[in-house]
Amino acid sequence: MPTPSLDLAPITRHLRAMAGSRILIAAVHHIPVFEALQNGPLSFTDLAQQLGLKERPAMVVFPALCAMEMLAYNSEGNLTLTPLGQYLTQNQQPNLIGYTGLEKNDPGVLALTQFLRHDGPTDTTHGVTYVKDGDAPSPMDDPEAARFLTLALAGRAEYLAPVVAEKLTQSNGHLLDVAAGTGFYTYEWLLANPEATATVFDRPEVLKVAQELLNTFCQSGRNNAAGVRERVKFMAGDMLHDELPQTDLLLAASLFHDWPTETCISLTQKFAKALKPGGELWVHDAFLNDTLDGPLAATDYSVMLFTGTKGRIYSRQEHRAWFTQAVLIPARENIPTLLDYNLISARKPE
Ligand SMILES: C[S@@+](CC[C@H](N)C(=O)[O-])C[C@H]1O[C@@H](n2cnc3c(N)ncnc32)[C@H](O)[C@@H]1O
Repeated sequence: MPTPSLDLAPITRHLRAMAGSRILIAAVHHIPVFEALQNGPLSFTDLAQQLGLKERPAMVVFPALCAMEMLAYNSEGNLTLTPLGQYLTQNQQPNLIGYTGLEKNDPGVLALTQFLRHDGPTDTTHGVTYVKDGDAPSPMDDPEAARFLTLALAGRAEYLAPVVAEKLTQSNGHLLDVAAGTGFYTYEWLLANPEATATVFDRPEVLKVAQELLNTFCQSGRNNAAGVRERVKFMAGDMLHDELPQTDLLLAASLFHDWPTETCISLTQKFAKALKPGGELWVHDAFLNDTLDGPLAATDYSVMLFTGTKGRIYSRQEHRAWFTQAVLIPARENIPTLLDYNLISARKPE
């Protein structure tokens, strides 16, 4: 596919806006954030505690309401209502509590409220989408579900892949694409780097789909596409428990946002171990502002991930803290791609 000139971000922003609406309604009517702040600012921790929210849901709700300009951090670093947010409290007359209440029993709002209270679903018997965690059942190991979920991401990956390939380091070395899904980022990068080789790592059922997509990619008739096949190795495994092969570049695309913080820390350590000296870890994702107050595209996305996975959107600063803990040297650069995604990286010392 040629490098796209149109950014499809409006489509994903409108798609995810639904999640933003739901979190606003939940914060007015079920997890009473506005009420809790009507008598004055509170620290992040005190507000979360008062509302009975664990860290992950709090890190989803508060940045979202800041991005909507209904909450803000004051000069002491505490969360406070903005003039707009005041109109969602009884202190302010008239207010929009009644009007927003027309939607308070929407099934999506009620389900999100339950998730916020329990930090995720109460029933995990069928596993969590995009996640294979230990011995728990995973849809990524069910042939039908794995195919459906992998193909759901195919259009996005295929569209973004030429931009990511162009902005990643160009090299004759090896790329390890962990939790690669369709593998499109790898195929496109190999096309741009004719001497390089790559490993596409994921669950076995996902790799069956990735192999079919590679066949189509190689038959596309694009210059040198047919030769990409010989330079790709598929490796089925569990990134949390299996050893990863040594590599020059490691790509973690839309990966960390599926996992809780502790898993992100241990995965980063594992990725650092897989890198050769001088090797680079690349993360392709959407990021929260380091000030944890937006942007709206990322906070809406974070609500969606919160309901569908074990993760949320993290800030660049959070990623860079994991990199440093794993003795990697974070690059300061942020490289935007498309669809509100960006690339950040870190290097293993020589
Ligand atoms: C959100 S998708 C991202 C796919 C791809 N990187 C992309 O950006 O399109 C997450 C991927 O992680 C994979 N995954 C989840 N748990 C895994 C595990 N324990 N080991 C290996 N892969 C895993 C899933 O199968 C899925 O393909």
